[in-house]
Amino acid sequence: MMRAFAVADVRAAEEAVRAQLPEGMLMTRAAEGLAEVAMARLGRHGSRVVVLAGPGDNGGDALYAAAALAGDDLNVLAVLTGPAEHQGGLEAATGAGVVIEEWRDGPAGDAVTGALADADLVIDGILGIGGRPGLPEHLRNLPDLIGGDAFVLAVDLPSGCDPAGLVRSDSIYADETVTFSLAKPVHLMPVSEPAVGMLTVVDIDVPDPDAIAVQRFSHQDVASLWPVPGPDDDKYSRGVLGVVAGGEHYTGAPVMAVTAAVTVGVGMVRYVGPDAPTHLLRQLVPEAVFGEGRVQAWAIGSGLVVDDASSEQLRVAAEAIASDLPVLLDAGGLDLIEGPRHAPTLLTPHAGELLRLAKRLDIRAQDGATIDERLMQLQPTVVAGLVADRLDATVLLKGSITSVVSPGASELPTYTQADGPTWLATAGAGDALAGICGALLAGGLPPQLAGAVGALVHGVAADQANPGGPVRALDVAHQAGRAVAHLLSLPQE
Ligand SMILES: NC(=O)C1=CN([C@@H]2O[C@H](COP(=O)(O)OP(=O)(O)OC[C@H]3O[C@@H](n4cnc5c(N)ncnc54)[C@H](O)[C@@H]3O)[C@@H](O)[C@H]2O)[C@@H](O)CC1
Repeated sequence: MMRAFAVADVRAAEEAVRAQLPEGMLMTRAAEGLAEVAMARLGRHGSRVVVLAGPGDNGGDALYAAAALAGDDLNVLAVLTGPAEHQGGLEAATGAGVVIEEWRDGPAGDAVTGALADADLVIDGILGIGGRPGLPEHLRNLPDLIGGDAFVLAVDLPSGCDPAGLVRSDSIYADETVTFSLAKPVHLMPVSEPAVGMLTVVDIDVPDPDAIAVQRFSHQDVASLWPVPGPDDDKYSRGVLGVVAGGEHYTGAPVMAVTAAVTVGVGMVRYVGPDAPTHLLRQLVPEAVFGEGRVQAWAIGSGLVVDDASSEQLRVAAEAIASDLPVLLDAGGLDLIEGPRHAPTLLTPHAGELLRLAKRLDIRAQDGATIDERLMQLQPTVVAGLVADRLDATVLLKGSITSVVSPGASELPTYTQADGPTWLATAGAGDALAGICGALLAGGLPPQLAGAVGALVHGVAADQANPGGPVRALDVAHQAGRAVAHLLSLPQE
């Protein structure tokens, strides 16, 4: 399990430790850890190091690390990028023989562009957790100046990224990011994680704050969360999932959803839908039963087009939404919710569906702005949070990194899972995910865990279905049960 903590909580935790230590000790620890990682990455392969140092403590870390690297006979150039810099760090670097250049505004000088183009290692210490999203104006073209062979090592976070991981922005793209004791949201959130590269946490003895901002389950975590049947269980006690999905037109979506629910071990599936998908399901998933009956949870909406849905589907869906049972709403099912349900609710939109839902319900940003394509593109998890708050529901926003956002009042962390291959962006994959998450709701998991664990299993199943290559959604659905078996068999940490 990985955990990330809000920037304010990190600052408070660091401050408490710093108050107990001699002046500068925490930064010394950070810089030593950074220099050690830098040496390991350079190995024998190069000696030209460029250290980019900004105005804050992040730049201080980088300058002290520059001093340590220069002391190891490397050819180190430090570039000062801000209006000022950490004085102790600058003195240490100068004293150790680091060559200093300035790039405080305007275009970079030749010495800087040449060094960046030829560097073996670039250490990005421009902005840390005090950084606002986006690169400072004069550094906008910096990513283009770094030579293709350079290993880019970011200090704490790639400069330009939003430390809170909420706002998509231009930034450095790192091969590796070294952070200190505590991961921050930037390291795990969908808009910023791709810039982080490999994440290395150097321990500087700062204890975890109480509140977790972002959490990610590892494969080993699944065994402690999965609803494994006991000797007294039967198909009813294990959980029956009602599925309202598909129609005469979209006959495949219920096949994917019901297959996935059955393979991951739901007690039973009851399917409600018109003739064509029902006939298909009778052939392809003989374990399913048909028509209404008692269930423990509902999965509604995969392949369902409200205008074409049967009157039985619409009636059953409306009754389910009005009930106090857990309900998952996917795709067309998202068109059926009007307000909070006061029962466990998991919404599983992709970005386009989330935008449609936010617009239909006239959900506004905190400053009153309407939610449009641009806001959705720049701040997807913020929009998910607004929808979660309005509907008192958990929102699972699909993507290569899937985020599961609960209403703010719940104080639950945001879960982000990045377990699947990019091949998983294929028709029907979301239907399989709805089946897996629905099965977990029926098995008694709360929506945030059903969403996060479901996304994890879905990703692992996709990977295993055709390692390294393309996958079809039905294979993901078929593989999901074997993925669960694999995950349950992993040794516990
Ligand atoms: N607090 C601690 O005890 C420790 C902090 N450490 C380092 O300190 C960092 C935090 O230091 P700071 O709080 O000084 O923050 P930063 O190092 O991120 O610096 C913030 C400075 O950059 C300016 N700035 C922010 N965004 C900008 C933008 N987009 N364009 C131009 N200028 C911008 C701010 O006005 C401020 O002067 C951490 O990320 C970490 O690397 C480490 O030394 C470990 C110990």
